[in-house]
Amino acid sequence: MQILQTKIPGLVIIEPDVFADQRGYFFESFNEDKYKKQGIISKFVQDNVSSSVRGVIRGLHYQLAPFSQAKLIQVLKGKVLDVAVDLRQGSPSFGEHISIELSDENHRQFFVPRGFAHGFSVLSDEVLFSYKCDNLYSKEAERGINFNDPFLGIDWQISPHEAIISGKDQALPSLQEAEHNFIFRN
Ligand SMILES: Cc1cn([C@H]2C[C@H](O)[C@@H](COP(=O)(O)OP(=O)(O)O[C@H]3O[C@H](C)C(=O)[C@H](O)[C@H]3O)O2)c(=O)[nH]c1=O
Repeated sequence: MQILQTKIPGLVIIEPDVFADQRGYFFESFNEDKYKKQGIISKFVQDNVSSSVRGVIRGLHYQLAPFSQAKLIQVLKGKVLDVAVDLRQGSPSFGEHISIELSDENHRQFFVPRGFAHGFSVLSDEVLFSYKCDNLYSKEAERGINFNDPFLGIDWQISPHEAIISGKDQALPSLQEAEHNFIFRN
């Protein structure tokens, strides 16, 4: 497996070893020992799966500390633009984001540590999206930032007017208005 660093420390791209043959392909989508050796030290406690159609944008979501979640993200079918925004107080890259294409062709995974808002846009007819979390869902601690916040300047590769967004996400505040309390630790 290959680990690719991004310009935001902690946000890493994982390229698993894919074994292809005439039947199709196989790869380990998680291996605690190998991921720990690469510095991905999270005790995942919840797996999530969502299915979305082309044009959907889900996010930007996060949970307030101490319920914040690190996520190991992958696409089982289809293609997304996956986005993580740094909300860690004191982080030199606070408010900055990384966007990455995840698909069932590149098999890439995205590790997003605690303290980031997360979302994705769907760039294929449909997508099967799967991710591991290292903290359980907490509805009370759930928060979000508006995907279209001009301060963030995210290009979702989908026109905001054509995007398919939940009513909840459409009503999310801007980064400036949002509540977040992530303590940044080196
Ligand atoms: C996240 C979550 C949701 N739910 C329930 C709550 C709602 O009744 C229903 C749909 O939830 P929501 O519309 O928030 O689903 P997404 O828009 O896919 O939310 C996710 O979107 C972005 C991409 C994320 O990174 C988060 O993990 C997560 O917030 O599932 C649960 O029961 N457990 C959960 O862990």
